[in-house]
Amino acid sequence: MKQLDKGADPPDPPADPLSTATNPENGLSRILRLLLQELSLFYSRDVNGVCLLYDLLHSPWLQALLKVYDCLQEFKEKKPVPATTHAQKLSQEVMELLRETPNSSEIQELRQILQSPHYKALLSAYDTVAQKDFEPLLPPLPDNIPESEEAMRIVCLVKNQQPLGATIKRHEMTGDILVARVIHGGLVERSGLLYAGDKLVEVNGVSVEGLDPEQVIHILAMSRGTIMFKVVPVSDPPLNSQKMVHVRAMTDYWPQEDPGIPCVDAGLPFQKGDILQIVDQNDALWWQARKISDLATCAGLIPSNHLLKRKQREFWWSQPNKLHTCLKSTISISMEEDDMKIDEKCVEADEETFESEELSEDKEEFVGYGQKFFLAGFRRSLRLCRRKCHLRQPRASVYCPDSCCSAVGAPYEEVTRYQRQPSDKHRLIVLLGPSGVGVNELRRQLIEFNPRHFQSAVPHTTRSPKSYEMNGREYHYVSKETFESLIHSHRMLEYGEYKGHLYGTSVDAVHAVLDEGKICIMDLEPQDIQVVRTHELKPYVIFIKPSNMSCMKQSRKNAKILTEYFVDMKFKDEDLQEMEDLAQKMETQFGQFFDHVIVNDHLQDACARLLSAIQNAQEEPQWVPATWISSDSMS
Ligand SMILES: Nc1ncnc2c1ncn2[C@@H]1O[C@H](COP(=O)(O)OP(=O)(O)OP(=O)(O)O)[C@@H](O)[C@H]1O
Repeated sequence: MKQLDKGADPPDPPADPLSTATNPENGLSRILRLLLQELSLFYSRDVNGVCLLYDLLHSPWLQALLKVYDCLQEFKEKKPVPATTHAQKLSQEVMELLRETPNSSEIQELRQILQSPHYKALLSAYDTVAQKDFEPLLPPLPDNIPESEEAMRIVCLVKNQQPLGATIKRHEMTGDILVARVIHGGLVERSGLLYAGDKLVEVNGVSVEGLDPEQVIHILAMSRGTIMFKVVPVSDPPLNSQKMVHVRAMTDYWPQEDPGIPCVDAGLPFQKGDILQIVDQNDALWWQARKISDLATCAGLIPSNHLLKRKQREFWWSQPNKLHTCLKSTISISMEEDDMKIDEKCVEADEETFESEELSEDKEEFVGYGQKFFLAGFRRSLRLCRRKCHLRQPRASVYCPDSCCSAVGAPYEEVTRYQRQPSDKHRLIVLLGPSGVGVNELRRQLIEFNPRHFQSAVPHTTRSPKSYEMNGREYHYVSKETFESLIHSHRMLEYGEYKGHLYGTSVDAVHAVLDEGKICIMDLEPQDIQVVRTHELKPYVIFIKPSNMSCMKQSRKNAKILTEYFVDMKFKDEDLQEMEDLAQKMETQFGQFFDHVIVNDHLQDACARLLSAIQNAQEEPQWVPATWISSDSMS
C-alpha cells in the first residue's frame, strides 16, 4: 500500500466519476468522501494510524468497490424493467443495417459479435426473462370439474433427466397413495407445488385409486416431458424451519444393502469420515442429507441417528465372530502376531544397549538456526512400548463406558467449522500409521526442518535416568506411584509398559510445547485417538499410509524395521504385506477419526505434503466436533 509522508497534506479526495449514477445523498461513496475529509484534518496532526486508515480508505479498489455497491443499491431501488423484450429481433435488425453499411474493420467485428453463438444465446436468455416466458405451460382446466373436487390441485411438472425428488407410500388404513416425502433440492421441492402428505388422485389422467405404489412409480417412470398430477392437498403443508446440522459419519452406509430403506434410489451412500449436511430431520427414522463435497446435488435419505444405531447393533449381534472395538482391537492382534514372528536367531540385547546404540547423543541433538536442539520422544523403548499397547487394559473403558452395546458408539458426530485464530494455541498434530510406515521418520524430518516451530512432547518414564540423561530432556523421570497417579487422574494421553517400566506422554507435556507457541507433533497408536480428542488439544489426526507393494519394495530397500533385538532388520516382503494389511485394518476401524491421509512413498514428497497439511490444519477452517467449540464458549 502506498504510504504518504506523515505531516504532509493529504491529496484531495478524487473526483467521483460515477456520481451521476449514484445517489449523492445516500451513497456509500459519499460517506467515504466525507470520512476522508474528516480524516484529512487528523492527517496533518499525525495522529497514530490515521495515515494508514486514510490510505486504505483512499485506495482506488475500495472506492471502486463502494461505487459498484452504490450502483447495485440504486438498481435494486429502481426495480428496473427490461429496455426491450425483443433483443433478438433488434439484433437481427442491426445485422440488416450493417449489411447496407460500407465495410470497415469495426463493422466486421460487430457482425462477428452479433453472430457468435454465445451472444445469440445471451440475447435469447434475456428475451425469455424479459417476457417472463419461463413458467411451464399448463394445460387448460377440465370443463366438468365436479363440486366435490374443489379442494383438488392440478400440478404440472416438466420432467428432466433428474428424478422427481419425492417418494410415495400407501396409507395403511385408507389405502390412499400419498406423497411420503419431498427430497430437498429435487424437482418437486424446487417447484413448491407438492408437499409431503398430499394425496395423489391421478397421474397423467390415470386414476391411482387401488394401485400399488410400485404401479404408480411405473407410470411415472414411463412418462416423458410434462407430468400432470391431480392431488388433494395436505391440510397443513409441513414447514421446514429446521436448523441445518453438519455431522461426521462414524460408520459406512450403503443404501443398496439396506432392505429397510423406503426408496433405494433416494438413499445417500456414505463412508466413515464423510461430512454430511443434514437438511431435514422431520422423520424420526429417515433424515435427508447431502455430502459436503457435493452440495449441488439434491439431498438423499440416510437413517436417523436412532435408526442407524439400531442397525449397527443388529449387525453386530448378528455377526458374533466379527471383531468389536470394545473387545479387542485388530491392531493388538497383529502386534501379538508380530512378536511371535521375530527371528529366533537374533540375540536380544538389554535396554541400555538399545538406548545408547539407537539414539546416540549426536542423533538426538542437532544444530539449527545456530542453536542446539534436542529430539525427545524417539527412544526405542518408548516406541516398542507403544507397539505393546494392548497391555493397556484400562483404556478399553474409553470405548465401552457403559456396556458392550454402547461401544457401537454414535453413528454421527455433530461437527462445526473451526478456524484457529492467531492468538489461539496451535492444534495438536497427531501422526499415526502401521508400524514401520515412517511415522517417526516424518516426525523427525519435520522437527529438524524447523525446530523452532515443531516439537515433540517429552515423555514420562519410571525407569531411572542414565548417567548422560537429564530429567525433562530425554524423559521426565518419575516414580511408579507418580506415574500411576497421573494415569488415574487422566493426565496421561498414552502409556504402556515395557520391560517392567512404564512409558507414556502426559497432557501437561503436550501443553508445555503448545504454551511455547510451537506445534506439538505426536506419534500415537490409533486406539488412543479418543483420549486426545478434547477441546483443549483440538487434535488434527494425520494417517500415514504405505504406498503400493512395488513402490514400497523399491523405496524401503535400505530401510530398517525397529526390532526388540540389537540389530534392526531390513524389511522383508512379509513385513511390507503386514504393514499394508494393518493399514487397511486401521482405516476400517479408525478411519472416521482421520482428518487427513498421506501416502508415504517418496520421503521428501511425503514431508512436503505433511507440511502443507499441518499448515492447513492451523490456518484454514476445518470441521471439528461441535462439542469442542461449545465447550470453548462455556469456558
Ligand atoms: N518414504 C520413505 N522412504 C524410504 N524409507 C523410509 C521412508 N519412510 C520411512 N522410511 C524408513 O523406514 C524405516 C521405518 O520408519 P520409522 O522408524 O519412521 O517407522 P515408524 O512408522 O515410526 O514405525 P515404528 O514406530 O514401529 O518404528 C526407517 O528406517 C525409515 O528411515
